[in-house]
Amino acid sequence: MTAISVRGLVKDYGTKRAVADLDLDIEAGEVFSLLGPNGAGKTTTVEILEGFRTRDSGEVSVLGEDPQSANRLWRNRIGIVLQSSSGLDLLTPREILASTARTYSTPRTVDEVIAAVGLEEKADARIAGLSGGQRRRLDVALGIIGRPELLFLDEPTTGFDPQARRDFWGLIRSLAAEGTTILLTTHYLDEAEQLADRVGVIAAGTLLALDTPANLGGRASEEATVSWTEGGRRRSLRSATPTLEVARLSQRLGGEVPELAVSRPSLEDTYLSLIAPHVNDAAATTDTSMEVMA
Ligand SMILES: Nc1ncnc2c1ncn2[C@@H]1O[C@H](COP(=O)(O)OP(=O)(O)OP(=O)(O)O)[C@@H](O)[C@H]1O
Repeated sequence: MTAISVRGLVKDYGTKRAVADLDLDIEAGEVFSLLGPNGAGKTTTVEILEGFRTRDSGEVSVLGEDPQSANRLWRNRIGIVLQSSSGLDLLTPREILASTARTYSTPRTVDEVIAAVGLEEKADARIAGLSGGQRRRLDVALGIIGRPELLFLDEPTTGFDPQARRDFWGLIRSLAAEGTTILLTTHYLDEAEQLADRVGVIAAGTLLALDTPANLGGRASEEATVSWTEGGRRRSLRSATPTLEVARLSQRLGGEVPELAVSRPSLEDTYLSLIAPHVNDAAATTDTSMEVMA
């Protein structure tokens, strides 16, 4: 079943085309990561899918409905974690989660969600006293309290310390295992690699590549780099048949190859080469007109 279907999506801000004829399908139960440089059109696309922004043309279906005209029942089925947290400083996480839970028909319990995001120690503290990373955890908690079928996560781990990011990845994996469809926007390539079934790379409003993290941009079939230490010096070679090279080396060096490493281009390497032709364009064509609410 398709959770999200986009055909020929176009969005302009004044003369600036933010999304240019985008096609995208995301299957139910899939974790899909949208990657792209600043200004690529990710947030605009996601906000259109969330029903927060209108489009200029194209067809969009999210959980079987057009988000532009969807009702409250539809909104109940989606969860959203926005880029910045709201200003509810005088409340506590438990209070805001409890009142948000009441707006959904089958919410998770407040305690379950607080534990899932690791906010137990701050559950009854004023939100004003939370650190940036703790606020972000609260944002995530608010996004999942309604037990959404589809969860939008816009740069969810910004400000998280490394342990909190690992914990968060565990949480996303358990939501995915329960069948939640997840659309994740992130600038952390390792996060996309860890979590996503498929990634889409977008630049200047256009989808440049779409594949599994392992295969993106032909990564899996690229030459590998074999490196080792010999005669006190680090050496390396590139090969399409690295196993063969390692066997040859092992024979030549009489067994163990000192400090042997075999590596292929990382997802980040592939991503950077995909977007390279577009990064300067985006900055050069940025329109100065602001659209406050569209
Ligand atoms: N409200 C707006 N009014 C005018 N232009 C806008 C508005 N929102 C976005 N844009 C422009 O549209 C383009 C796409 O922006 P968008 O926020 O969708 O990109 P993004 O990929 O989410 O970027 P980032 O990674 O920085 O969050 C950019 O050139 C941006 O300047």
